Amino acid sequence: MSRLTVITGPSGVGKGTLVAQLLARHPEIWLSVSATTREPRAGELEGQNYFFLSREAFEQTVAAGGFLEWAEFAGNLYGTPRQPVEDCLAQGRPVLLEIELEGARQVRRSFPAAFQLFIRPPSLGELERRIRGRGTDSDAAIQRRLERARVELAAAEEFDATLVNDDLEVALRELEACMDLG
Ligand SMILES: Nc1nc2c(ncn2[C@@H]2O[C@H](COP(=O)(O)OP(=O)(O)O)[C@@H](O)[C@H]2O)c(=O)[nH]1
Ligand SMILES: Nc1ncnc2c1ncn2[C@@H]1O[C@H](COP(=O)(O)OP(=O)(O)O)[C@@H](O)[C@H]1O
Repeated sequence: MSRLTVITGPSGVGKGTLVAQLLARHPEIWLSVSATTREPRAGELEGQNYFFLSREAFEQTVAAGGFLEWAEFAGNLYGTPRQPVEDCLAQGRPVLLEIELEGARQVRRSFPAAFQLFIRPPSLGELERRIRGRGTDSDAAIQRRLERARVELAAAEEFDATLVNDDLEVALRELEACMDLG
């Protein structure tokens, strides 16, 4: 696989679900843990799902050059801590970033050799059902994610490959094939 892989796709498409299964099957892959100013959801753990930062602490990290990329999404800031990614790449370990569109565009400029994959939902209706079904977001947050989903879907052609997450097992096999994993 390419040393650095970026996975992007609208909120609720199943990125987290797919990535968790991919990592279970391929423990050699290192998944970057992002920083965010969003509130933790029930069950989310500091340092595991995200590093949860105040806006002030996040902005200080931006000023110090501590993020490889960062972006605002649905009213919150998200960023990839630079050092651990650079360390893993230096060690030759495959690195995976699961980030939104603006961040993927930044990585495209700074790491042109990265492999960029876009995950599509079967339909917008199914995307909304998944976000609502997950039951983690307020109505306002769901609306912001659905608005953003239209923008992200319109940018899918910018990516090296796209796949549809309809049947999870099929999508997982396609993901492995895209990443040259056996
Ligand atoms: N640019 C960027 N986007 C991120 C980062 N971490 C997560 N995201 C994206 O931020 C968006 C919102 O993530 P989250 O609040 O966890 O919501 P969810 O995608 O609905 O589960 C998703 O598209 C994530 O891929 C990051 O470090 N940088
Ligand atoms: N292939 C699939 N078919 C049906 N539901 C799915 C599928 N993949 C994921 N889901 C469900 O959709 C919801 C959103 O998935 P999640 O992984 O949280 O998305 P994302 O990380 O892209 O925001 C979750 O409830 C998850 O169980």
